[in-house]
Amino acid sequence: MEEREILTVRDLCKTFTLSKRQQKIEKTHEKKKKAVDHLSFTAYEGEIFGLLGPNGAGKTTTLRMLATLIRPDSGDAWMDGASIVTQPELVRRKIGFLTSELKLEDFFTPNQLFQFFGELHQMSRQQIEQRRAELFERFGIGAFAEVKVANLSTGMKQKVSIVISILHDPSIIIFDEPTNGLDVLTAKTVTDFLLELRTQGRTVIVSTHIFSLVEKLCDRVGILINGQMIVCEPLAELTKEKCLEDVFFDIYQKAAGEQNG
Ligand SMILES: Nc1ncnc2c1ncn2[C@@H]1O[C@H](COP(=O)(O)OP(=O)(O)OP(=O)(O)O)[C@@H](O)[C@H]1O
Repeated sequence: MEEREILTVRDLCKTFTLSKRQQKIEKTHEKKKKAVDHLSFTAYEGEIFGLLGPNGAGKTTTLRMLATLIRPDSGDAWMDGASIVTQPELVRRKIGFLTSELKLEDFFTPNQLFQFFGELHQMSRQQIEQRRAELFERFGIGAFAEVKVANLSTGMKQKVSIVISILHDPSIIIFDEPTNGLDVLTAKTVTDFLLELRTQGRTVIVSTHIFSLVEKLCDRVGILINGQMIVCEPLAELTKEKCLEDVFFDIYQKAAGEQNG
């Protein structure tokens, strides 16, 4: 079967100006940091694509640009044909963006939040009801639907934020560090769900620094170091001779050697 390109990233760049405090944290005197440096890659419909890289490699910055939360300095990316630069609103209708740092308003209940975001996506009352029933059942939220977020466990909060970010049934789901800070049970619910999305033909883009997560989930993997895509290949091909961890460190050492001159 012919693979269909659903995400095309071309020459994305983002440079940040570092504050004095950030310069100290990053142990540098440079005032500018190239977080993403001419990044290009392609993801195909129905696959789970993993952006793998060490801390500070530029994963979050990349995903935030793809989710239209920050603008690239140059370059562009197309989500199912929609440009993140010139058609950000259309992009937002096609994607669900998730991060483990998502904050929900403590004062509201899952029911209220679901209703609010459903209306924001201009869904009809019936569509909202149907989707709520389906997703609350799938994630075991039903019994907590009327409990204020402030009184929910961390795992339950994470499940509620997942449900809210996919309530409009997006074709592309972008997930920054999907299992960070989750207990093992919630982490399993999340990874099982991502695999289920793939069987429904959705495309999932995840960022992580956890090798086992990539091995478990991803069809294709892009290795990001210092804002540059060093390798981007199907996981099966990349790990034909060595496990992912060994492959990664070989690539990392070679890249670090080249960057140090
Ligand atoms: N708003 C910002 N202002 C200044 N520098 C930033 C900003 N956001 C990110 N950076 C810097 O850009 C670089 C890439 O950060 P980014 O968060 O994208 O990396 P990451 O691969 O997601 O790593 P981590 O897993 O640590 O979040 C880092 O050096 C970071 O300090």
